[in-house]
Amino acid sequence: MAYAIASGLVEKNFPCRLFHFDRDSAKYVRFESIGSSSCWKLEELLEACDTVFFAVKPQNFDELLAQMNGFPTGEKLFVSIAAGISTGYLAASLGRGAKIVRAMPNTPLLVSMGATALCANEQVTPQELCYVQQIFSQLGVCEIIEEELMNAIIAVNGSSPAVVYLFVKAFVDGAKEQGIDEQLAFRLFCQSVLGSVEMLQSTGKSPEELIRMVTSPGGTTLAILDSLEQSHFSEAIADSMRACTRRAQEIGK
Ligand SMILES: NC(=O)C1=CN([C@@H]2O[C@H](COP(=O)(O)OP(=O)(O)OC[C@H]3O[C@@H](n4cnc5c(N)ncnc54)[C@H](O)[C@@H]3O)[C@@H](O)[C@H]2O)C=CC1
Ligand SMILES: O=C(O)[C@@H]1CCC=N1
Repeated sequence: MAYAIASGLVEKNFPCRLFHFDRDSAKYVRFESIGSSSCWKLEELLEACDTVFFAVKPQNFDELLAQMNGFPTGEKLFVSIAAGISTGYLAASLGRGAKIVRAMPNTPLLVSMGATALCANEQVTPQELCYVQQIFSQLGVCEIIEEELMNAIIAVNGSSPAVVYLFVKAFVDGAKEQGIDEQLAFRLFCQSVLGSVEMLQSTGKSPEELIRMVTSPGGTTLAILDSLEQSHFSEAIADSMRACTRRAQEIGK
């Protein structure tokens, strides 16, 4: 995710200098290839940067924060993209005055089609939050929400790309089973997803209205929708979203 954000900023010519630190130096080649400067110690990076992104897995936060070892946070802006990690948890370690933005982006950032949700603690000024929003807006859409919804939003944008890929795979597999060429089904289905999203965004019609436009009485669409609902499709999605939020709470701090 760190590389997706950094490379997206470089591609968009966002005015900034980039520095990276990772405990795995094999990761450095990629970052250096986009002009980011390698730091061999966390302190080096902290000294060089005004805005610091934390992009380690939630389970690595304790060791990361321990490495910071009371480094003065000053006026620095910290941005964490980790699922479940609260601004309160970070402030407890970084210091009460630390300016912290919590973000939930997603992998489509890599193709500048990301969707990011942000919140900030009270130390962050509206201008600073706006700056972080500008960063993520280079890479797609970016919305500001309340921190109490940050775990629940993960199902909506952070994890949902995986569900979309599963959905595509299920359709392509289903097509293959009925004798359709896999690549052809992939092309037609991806375009159907793209076109449907464009319809949602450009016509202003609700999902229900657009469903009605596709569904002829007694027709094929009714058959596919009825079959999905018999398999409790909507309920399964709602259940899966609750599971996602619960997991964020479990791994969260
Ligand atoms: N992958 C995704 O779709 C999304 C991930 N996130 C969040 O982004 C964060 C990173 O996820 P990924 O990029 O998928 O993980 P990743 O495993 O690809 O990258 C994490 C990097 O952190 C480094 N690292 C671990 N502990 C470290 C330490 N103590 N000091 C320095 N470097 C350390 C690892 O070497 C690794 O290169 C996670 O917290 C995740 O919740 C958020 C939204 C979407
Ligand atoms: O699976 C995860 O924990 C991360 C957070 C959102 C997407 N991937």
